[in-house]
Amino acid sequence: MVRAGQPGAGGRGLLLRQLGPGRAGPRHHRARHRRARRGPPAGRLAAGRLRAGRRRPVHRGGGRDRRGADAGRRGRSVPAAAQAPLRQVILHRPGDSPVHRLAPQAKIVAAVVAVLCVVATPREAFWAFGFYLLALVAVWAVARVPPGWFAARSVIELPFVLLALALPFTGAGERVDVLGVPVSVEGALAGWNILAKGTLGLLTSLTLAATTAPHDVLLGLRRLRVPAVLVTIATLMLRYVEVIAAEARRMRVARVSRGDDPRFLWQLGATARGVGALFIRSYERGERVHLAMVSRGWTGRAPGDEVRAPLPERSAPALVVERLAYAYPDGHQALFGIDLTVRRGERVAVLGPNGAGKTTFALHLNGVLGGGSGRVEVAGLPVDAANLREIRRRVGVVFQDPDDQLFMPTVRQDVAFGPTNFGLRGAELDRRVDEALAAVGMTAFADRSPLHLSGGQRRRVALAGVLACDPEVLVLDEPSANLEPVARRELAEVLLRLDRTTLMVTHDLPYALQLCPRSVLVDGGVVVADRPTRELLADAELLARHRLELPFGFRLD
Ligand SMILES: Nc1ncnc2c1ncn2[C@@H]1O[C@H](COP(=O)(O)OP(=O)(O)OP(=O)(O)O)[C@@H](O)[C@H]1O
Repeated sequence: MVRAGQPGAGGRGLLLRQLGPGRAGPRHHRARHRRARRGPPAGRLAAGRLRAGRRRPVHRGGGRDRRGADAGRRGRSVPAAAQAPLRQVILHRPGDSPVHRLAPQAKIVAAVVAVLCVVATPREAFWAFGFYLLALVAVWAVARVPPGWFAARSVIELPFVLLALALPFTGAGERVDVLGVPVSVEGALAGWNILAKGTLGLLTSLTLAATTAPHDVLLGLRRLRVPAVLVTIATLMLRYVEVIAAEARRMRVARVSRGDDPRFLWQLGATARGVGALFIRSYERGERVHLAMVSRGWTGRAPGDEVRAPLPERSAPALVVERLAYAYPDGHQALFGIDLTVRRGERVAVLGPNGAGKTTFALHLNGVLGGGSGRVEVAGLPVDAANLREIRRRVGVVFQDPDDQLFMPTVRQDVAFGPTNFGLRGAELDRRVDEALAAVGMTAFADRSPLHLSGGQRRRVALAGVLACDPEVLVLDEPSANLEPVARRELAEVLLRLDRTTLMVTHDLPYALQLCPRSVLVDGGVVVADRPTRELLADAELLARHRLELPFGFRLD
């Protein structure tokens, strides 16, 4: 069912293959040797010596000295592009001016009114266009955004400028001589109309974008009561743009730190391959975001139009998995027959080496992956197409990377996403969201953008988004990954307070011991051991056979 979106190695391998050979071509090596023969520039040597002498490097010319210091350390040159600060956003220019502080809905209304005025102005009212431009320049001055910033971004208008410049010569009607060239009066006016109105419209939009963060624009639209479906579409588009921009930034860093410099013509091939890889990666990330949405009940249809699932027997175990086997669409078989029964209220750790099939298994528990063989039942209810909505309400999956899960403009809206899909509205929805945020200690962040939170806070919000669906079974994929020790401990406290059946996929063996009395060891797509966690972790031979090991200095008492 799902191909590239799976958090697997397929896409990553492809990316490495695509980037690898391109940047290490013979011409690239020749250029490097030429540079090596010439010797490093003075700035580089100076910085290298200063570093060796343990003195602060003197910054002559910004990035050059830093670049030299790095080159000295690694023994090869790094292009300046690697050192350039990475711009977080292309259109937004954060600031604290009165314009930035204005309510986003007020700015949206002002921008729309301004554009309408520009469009409605007769083309011969030259003074009016001059007035609009002066007004915009005044706003830029108050917002402290230099006109050059807008000029640089106005290049997208180039095709329209060319059209406007061509019209006086191609237009029909009366012609007048200008420096001996016959010019159409109607064409010149039409060109002016396009140029003046297009430029002012673009500058107005850029002014809004420059002074309003993208998520505030969405917030403004909601406050203006723009239909929810339009805001949702805008939100998804924004999320996708962010996905592409973030992937582009990561890939740029990865490329330039390995010697690529997009300014040089001979790197064009590598850059082009990078753009291709960028789209593949963005597609994969976009699909993971989609999987995370699906696992929180998103179907694209209004809730409540499905047949309700039959209530299961209360005595049925929380999870029954029998002979579960699964091959990805590219033919790679990840699961070869998983058997597992989990009782209600149990906390079970799923351990195993990289590529063992843990995530693939976890994604079967609420039907995000399916179509293989075997049986999965949740509280007596088979995981199949007829029960999917109910299964997803009962089994909440917290994804390995919180960025796959968080995409709404505010924390509160993101946490409300799942329960809304399951049909909750009004006071009941608010109560669920408040309780979930309180459970993970994120109440104070409810109105913040999830994208402005730290990694640990995002992980908590991702957990809250699943808790708000009130699932009976919680599936956590690597909950402690990338968490600092305190955040890791705090998350453990949150999880221990939750009274739910929990399956925790993890490489963090001490965390498994702390949180889960029982552990299953998965390798090669099957369960190879199922024991009390302490007993399993004490079996050093078993752990070694399956590439697991306790952290240095950790002892089981
Ligand atoms: N989308 C995909 N397409 C093809 N194969 C995939 C895909 N996703 C994962 N795989 C492969 O399936 C196998 C199991 O992957 P899975 O992500 O389930 O392992 P894991 O135990 O969770 O690994 P890790 O501990 O590294 O996260 C791996 O060999 C992986 O390369």
